[in-house]
Amino acid sequence: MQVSHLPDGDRIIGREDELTNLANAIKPATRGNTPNNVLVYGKTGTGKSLCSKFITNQAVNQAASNDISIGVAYIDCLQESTETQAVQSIGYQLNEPTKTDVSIPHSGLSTSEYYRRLWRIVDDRYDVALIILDEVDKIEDDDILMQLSRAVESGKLTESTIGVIGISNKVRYKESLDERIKSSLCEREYVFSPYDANQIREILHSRSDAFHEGVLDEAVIPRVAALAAREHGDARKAIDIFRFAGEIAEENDHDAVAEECVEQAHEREETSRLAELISKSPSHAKLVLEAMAFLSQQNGGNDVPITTNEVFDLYKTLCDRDGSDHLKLRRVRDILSELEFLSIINQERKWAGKGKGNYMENRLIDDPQVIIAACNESE
Ligand SMILES: Nc1ncnc2c1ncn2[C@@H]1O[C@H](COP(=O)(O)OP(=O)(O)OP(=O)(O)O)[C@@H](O)[C@H]1O
Repeated sequence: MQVSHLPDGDRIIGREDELTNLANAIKPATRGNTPNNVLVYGKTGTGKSLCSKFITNQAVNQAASNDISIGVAYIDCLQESTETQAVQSIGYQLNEPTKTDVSIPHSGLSTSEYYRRLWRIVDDRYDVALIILDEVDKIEDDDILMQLSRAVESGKLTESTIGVIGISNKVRYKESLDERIKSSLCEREYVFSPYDANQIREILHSRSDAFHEGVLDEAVIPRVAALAAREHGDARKAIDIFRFAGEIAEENDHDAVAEECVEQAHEREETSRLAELISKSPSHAKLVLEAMAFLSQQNGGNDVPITTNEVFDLYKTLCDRDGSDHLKLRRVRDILSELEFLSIINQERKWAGKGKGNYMENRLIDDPQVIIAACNESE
């Protein structure tokens, strides 16, 4: 039931074409040849990471039967967003110091030295290295994409070869890339579409053996699937709600997981998703958000718009409460537009009338109580 669990191929639902395409793109690697570099797009929870990890694992096994050695490194570019962190992590994952006699310290080397060691490790240990760069749009410096996708061409690797699978939620990511990187990184591109409610239902059914037999009310899976498919077909969201429903039933000593548990589970999933998003936000962003949530509550709901000045006033009070200096209004405006970017609030620019200019109306998207809980949970 954990989102990080990698199911077997026969438990990957509704992604037959995507799996075939990915397998074909990296097939040359299983014979020791250079695979195609691939860019995979799609909304969150559509199975991009799952399929990429599954196919690379499969390639490792197929290659082994051809006496070809493939090494796989998986980088979450949200966590390892600088070029140095990413190269260090790739080198670390592919290395086996007793065999290569190369060490990859956590820090302390220049980026170029990390690269030098990485090339040595790949040349020494593997015929092919496959690098998965998840959330590739979060990488701060595109240079790594150039280095990896042209390692053979530029003579950095002499014995081995390399393939890159870039994964992104941003459909327009490619447009932001330098032409040269674009042409080497995007040899193949695949778009993963959202799941429909039936596919989500199947995904949940295939994991229902995590529950004891007979404890799941038959309305549970359809209800979870409907909730997850409502925004967009996000399997991660569905699996989380499903797991939380089980946890809630257990916490309340229920013998079975009933449909009511799903509603609570949905709320818990939203809180945990927001908590994760909010926990990654700087402390002043949390205070701005908390101010928005209090004001929404005061107004009796999210429908009543909140002006930036109202947010700013309450934000300053919350800063006093926490004994911290407040930021200037300009920064609070920036924070509000970042929160809009993260789909936590909506913003609408309004015309105040002649001589008064524009002002911004802000509205919270999620339940204010959920936001306040998330802000407090992540403190
Ligand atoms: N077709 C599927 N069959 C079974 N489980 C799936 C399927 N697609 C996704 N899942 C499960 O849903 C969760 C999210 O999938 P995954 O991480 O691959 O999504 P993603 O598209 O990479 O999302 P993100 O962009 O947010 O990382 C994982 O637990 C994964 O195992």
